[in-house]
Formats: sequence, C-alpha cells, structure tokens
Amino acid sequence: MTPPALPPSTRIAFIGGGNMASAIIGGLIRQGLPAANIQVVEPFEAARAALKAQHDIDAAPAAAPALADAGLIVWAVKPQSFREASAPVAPHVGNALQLSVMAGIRAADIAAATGSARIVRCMPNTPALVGRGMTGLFASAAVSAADRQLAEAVIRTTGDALWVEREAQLDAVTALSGSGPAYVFYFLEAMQQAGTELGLSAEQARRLAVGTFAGGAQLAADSTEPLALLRERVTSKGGTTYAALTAMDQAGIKDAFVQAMHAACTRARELGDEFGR
Ligand SMILES: NC(=O)C1=CN([C@@H]2O[C@H](COP(=O)(O)OP(=O)(O)OC[C@H]3O[C@@H](n4cnc5c(N)ncnc54)[C@H](OP(=O)(O)O)[C@@H]3O)[C@@H](O)[C@H]2O)C=CC1
Ligand SMILES: O=C(O)[C@@H]1CCC=N1
Repeated sequence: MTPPALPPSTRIAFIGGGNMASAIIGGLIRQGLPAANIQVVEPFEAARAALKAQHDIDAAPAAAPALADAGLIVWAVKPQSFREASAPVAPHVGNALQLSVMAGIRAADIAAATGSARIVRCMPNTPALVGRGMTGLFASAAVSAADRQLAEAVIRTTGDALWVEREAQLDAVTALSGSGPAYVFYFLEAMQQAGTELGLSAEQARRLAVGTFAGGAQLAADSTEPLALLRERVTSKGGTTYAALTAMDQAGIKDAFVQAMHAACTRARELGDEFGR
C-alpha cells in the first residue's frame, strides 16, 4: 500500500521544541512543508535559537491563540513536563488532531488534560534525524481514518512507521525501538573499546564497528530468514565467532539484554501511572 502523502497545506504546532521535535521538523521540511506552516512553543531560549539556526523557525516562548490555526498539535515535551505544558495549550486545541511522542502518557490522560480525545500516540526514535527513524503508532477510538493518514504522513517524513492495535504495546515499542538506538551505541562503544584494546586505533575501530552494524542490519532487513540463521552463517565450527558467542552466553549477555528491555518497558508504564495518579 502506498504510504499517505502529507498535504502541503498542513499546519502543525509543536509543543516542546527539543531533540525529537527538531527531528520531526527536519523530516517535514525535507518533504517540502514550508517552515511557515510550522509553529513551535518552546520556553527554553537556547532551544528556540537552535530551531532558528537549523530550520529557520521562530519558536514562541508560550502558547498563543495562533495555535488554533493548527490542524495538528504535536506533544513533544518530556512526560514530566506535560501537566505544566498542557494547561496553557488546552484552550487552543479546538478541533485539532493531537499527536503525542511522549513516552508513557496515555491517550485518556492527554484527553483529560486537553479536553479533546482525538489523539494518536506514537513512539519515534532518533534515527529520524537522518530520515531512518522507526516509529510505532497507536490511534485512540475517536480518531478517523483521515486522522490516521495525517499522523502517518507526518511520521513517514522521518522514516518507517508501524501501527499497533493496543495502547499498552506502545510501551514495548518504547523499550525496543524508542530507546533502541542507545543500545546500538552501547554495543558500538563496546566494540570500539575492544578494537582499541586489540591494537586498532579508535578511528579504525569505530569505522569497523559502525560499518559492521550497518551492514548486518541491512542484511537482516533484506532477508526473510530467521535471525538465528543469519547468525549461524557467520559462526564457523570451532572458529572465532563461536569463541566470542560462547563467551557472551557464559556472561549471560542475552538474558541481561532481554531484562534491560523489560526494565525500559516497566519504566514507560510507570511514567504513564505517575502522570495518571
Ligand atoms: N529522545 C528520544 O530518543 C525520544 C524521545 N521521545 C519523547 O519525546 C519527548 C521529548 O523528548 P526530547 O525531545 O528528547 O526532550 P527535550 O528535552 O530535548 O525536549 C523537550 C523540550 O520541551 C521543552 N518544554 C518544557 N516545558 C515546556 C512547556 N511547558 N511548554 C513547551 N515546551 C516545554 C523543554 O524545555 P526545557 O529544557 O527548558 O525543559 C525542551 O526543550 C519526550 O516525551 C520523550 O519521551 C520519544 C522517542 C524518542
Ligand atoms: O529515554 C526516554 O525516556 C525516551 C523515550 C524513548 C527514548 N527516549
């Protein structure tokens, strides 16, 4: 199915103009949405200056009636800032669709804070900055097919998108792909460290590690075979990979990694619970 296109007349207001807002704004501008169609409410002066420098957008320090022109309001503040941020914005939400990128905060709580239940929640990730984002989306019951298309069109300006049917699944998406880029960098750091310990320069080790991760991910993306089979093809009997994987299994790395993602999912749930209380 062809992904939905972003109508050029779309007017979008971002509440919070930090890292994630800037990544999505970059995608929108790359797809040709005029910067004049994008408003941003951002109290932090340095973040406003960064938006001006990167995207030529004049962010406002506080919510204003002009927000009412927006067909889409994107919530891009930290979950802990949502209550404070929502109070001055709520009177301007009107008939706009709301798209939240906030981890954990549930659609019912966003509806209660803003007075409108037309909400799509999503969980993007920072590769959105380079057009390679992977985002999970969830539509609340009040959302129409056209609303879903608009939300997906916005998100697809930053990379790939996948809908989930149950809101709780967004916590799993958060643990997997939302936080996931940090796991990739963590592994890359370890590979770089080992490379330097084994006699390579830091630059050589970084290039080898990053190239290997990107190549391995591409191989997996292009294949429908089980991931375990791809791993086994690298693992010659009695060879080096076997030695490395045996050491990893003995250290319990896979189990620790799985537990770490459970911890991330639990934290996403807690963020929602803490807000709803
Ligand atoms: N970073 C990531 O990888 C991902 C983040 N997310 C979600 O995106 C959201 C934003 O995260 P991120 O961009 O990293 O965070 P940032 O801190 O970079 O951005 C949030 C911005 O919102 C501003 N802000 C605070 N209070 C208000 C307010 N009352 N009105 C308007 N703006 C306000 C903050 O200003 P100040 O600094 O002054 O508080 C800050 O500049 C979070 O909810 C997070 O869960 C989702 C997926 C991935
Ligand atoms: O760490 C966080 O809470 C956010 C959500 C996913 C990535 N960053």
